[in-house]
Amino acid sequence: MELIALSLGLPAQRFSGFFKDQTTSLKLNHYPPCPIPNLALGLGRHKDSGVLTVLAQDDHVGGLQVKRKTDGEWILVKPTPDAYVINVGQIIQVWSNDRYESVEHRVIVNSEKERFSIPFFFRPAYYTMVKPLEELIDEQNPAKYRAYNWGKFYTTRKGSNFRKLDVENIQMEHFRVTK
Ligand SMILES: O=C(O)CCC(=O)C(=O)O
Ligand SMILES: [Fe+2]
Repeated sequence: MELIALSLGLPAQRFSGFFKDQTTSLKLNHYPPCPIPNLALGLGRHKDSGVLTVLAQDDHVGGLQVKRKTDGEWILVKPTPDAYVINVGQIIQVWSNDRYESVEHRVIVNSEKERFSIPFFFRPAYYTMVKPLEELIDEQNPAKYRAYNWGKFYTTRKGSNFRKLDVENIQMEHFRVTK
């Protein structure tokens, strides 16, 4: 988080105040083998809604895919042994007023092998009002998002996240300021 703050021209400790009563959690994912993998998904398309995700992928069985922005193709994130995948969450996108972008991802299943993954979701306190940082907005760069309450967003989002939906579930895009 300190490096992200510095990369935005902010003091290294700029984000620390948001994590006093953090709602951070660790999840253990298990994807059993699926006989007809092209008819199922392990995890539906989504963006991580928190601040930062540190993901330990299964070293042997791939499955995580990210959506490439240029053509919408789903690209496999090949497992690198002993390495973590760091995922920018939607809150960083809002704080940075879109200088950082959160990537859409999903997990496909394997017909023979089970797969495990362990994501660590770094998240702020429930009462945090998420909005673009004041230092990053001015007349030339107006705020692209309205403020939203993290706790309320998170509980609403939990009800729709990870379903195999054809339409987008609730996203912070719904708080985007439209001209
Ligand atoms: O299993 C994976 O590799 C990714 C899991 C994931 O995206 C999530 O739990 O939010
Ligand atoms: Fe995710």
